[in-house]
Formats: sequence, structure tokens, C-alpha cells
Amino acid sequence: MDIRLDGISHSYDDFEVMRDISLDIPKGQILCIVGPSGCGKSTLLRFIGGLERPTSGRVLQMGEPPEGCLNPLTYVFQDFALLPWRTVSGNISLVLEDHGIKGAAAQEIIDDVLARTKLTDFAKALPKQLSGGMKQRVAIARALAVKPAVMLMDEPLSALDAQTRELLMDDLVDLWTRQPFTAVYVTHNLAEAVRLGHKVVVLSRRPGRIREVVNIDTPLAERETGDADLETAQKHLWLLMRDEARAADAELINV
Ligand SMILES: Nc1ncnc2c1ncn2[C@@H]1O[C@H](COP(=O)(O)OP(=O)(O)OP(=O)(O)O)[C@@H](O)[C@H]1O
Repeated sequence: MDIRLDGISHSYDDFEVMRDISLDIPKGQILCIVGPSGCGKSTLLRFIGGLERPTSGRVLQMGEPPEGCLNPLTYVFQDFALLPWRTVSGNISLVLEDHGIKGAAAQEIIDDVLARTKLTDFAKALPKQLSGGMKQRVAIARALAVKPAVMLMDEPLSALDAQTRELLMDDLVDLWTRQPFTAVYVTHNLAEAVRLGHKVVVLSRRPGRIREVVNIDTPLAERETGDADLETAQKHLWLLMRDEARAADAELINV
């Protein structure tokens, strides 16, 4: 299933948030969205997920979702959103129960996503027994369990410390390399964007417009921290964002 954003503009009453965003979300790739605070990144993700509708323009879903897909557009949130009284397995089975999948069929899916996220040994643990990084892996496993067409990831690593972020980026690269998935990944962090994104969409400050779409051709598995090409890409992204970020910063202070 392909997703196309066609001329999306949005205002909250007179407050214009984004203007004329058109974009194809490529299947089997990670598309990162970066931009200064308040430029509409999370709002755009909500439009893609169908949680809100734009004032004008359309989100088009073209083609069929993957076989066995229970929820084509599935969120991964910054704060993990796990039920504290359910084990790791129980948190994953919840999204399957919602679709009437129980017993052996559910267990097969749970075992598969736990293996893919290297959580097999933690199936019976409760969220309170897990570190932040492990909790986010459970949230990613839960998202994978519904075989989404597109994972919508809103700053999924921003609640984690720097080392844990590095580890989770490695995990995401590993996960994608073994079985490519499609994701729209919103982040403030340009290092994250050049490490994980096949494409990085740079939005201007509010009203958010597309300033540039930067393609990063180095295969994900070959991207090392400190890689010269990635550093060049990151610098390019920063130069695009710097003035916009300054202006957005000043605007927030003056509200
Ligand atoms: N429901 C709403 N009603 C009114 N204004 C809103 C609503 N939701 C978001 N906004 C405003 O729209 C603008 C874009 O918000 P959004 O959260 O999408 O930006 P963002 O780029 O994700 O920001 P950040 O990087 O700070 O998370 C902001 O100015 C925000 O205050």
C-alpha cells in the first residue's frame, strides 16, 4: 500500500499550521520528517494516521495493505503507552485480542515479533521491570504485531538517554535490514534522521512547507556514527534548518 499526501494545508481557526504539502511515502523505506518546533510535524502524522483531517488536501491510500494486516497505519509513541499490569506478551496480545485473534494464532505472531525485536527472554516481564529502551522495543514489537502498512513514529527515542538512543537506532536498523518496513519517523534529532532515514523531509517553520527532501543513499546497515557522508548530510540538514529554527524559537518566546 502506498500513501500519497496531496496538497495538504491546515489551519486551526485563523492559525495557519501548514501549507500545500505533497509527498509520496515510499513503501519499504523510512521517511524522516524534521523541522523547527511547531512547524506541524506531529499534526502531519495525525493526518496520515487519520486521527484528524486537514482543512484542505488529501491523504491517499493506494493499493492493498500487506497480507494479514490488522491496522494499516499504526502509531509508535514517545511515551511507549504500555499497560503496566500486563506482561510484555500481554501488551502485545492486547492489540491482537482487539481483532479477535487468540490462542495459538496469537502466540505465533507474538513469538515472531518478540524474536524480531530480541525480546523473547522478556516475554513474561512487566513494564516496570524494563528499562526505557526495552519498553520502547516492546512498543515497536506491539506495532509490528498488527503487520502495519506504515508505522507512524512520533519522536520514538526522544524520552531516552543518549546511549539508549544509540542502541535503539542499531536495533531499528537491524530490524529493517532483516525485514524492511515502511515508516514515517518524526524527529528533532538530525543525527537520528541521517542514521535512519532513506529520505529526510525538511519542513519550514510554521506554516510548515516542504523546504527540501534529502535522499540518503548509503544503505542503512552501512551507516556508522562519524561516517563522512552522513556528517555532510547532517550538516546540510542543519544549514537548511538553522535560520528557520532561530525564527521559530523567537516566535515561541514572543507568544
Ligand atoms: N488541536 C490544536 N489546536 C490548536 N493548535 C494546535 C492544535 N494542535 C497543534 N496546534 C498548533 O499547531 C502547531 C503545530 O503543532 P505540532 O505539534 O504539529 O508541531 P511540531 O512540529 O510537531 O512541534 P514540536 O516539534 O514542538 O513537537 C503548533 O503551533 C501547535 O501549537
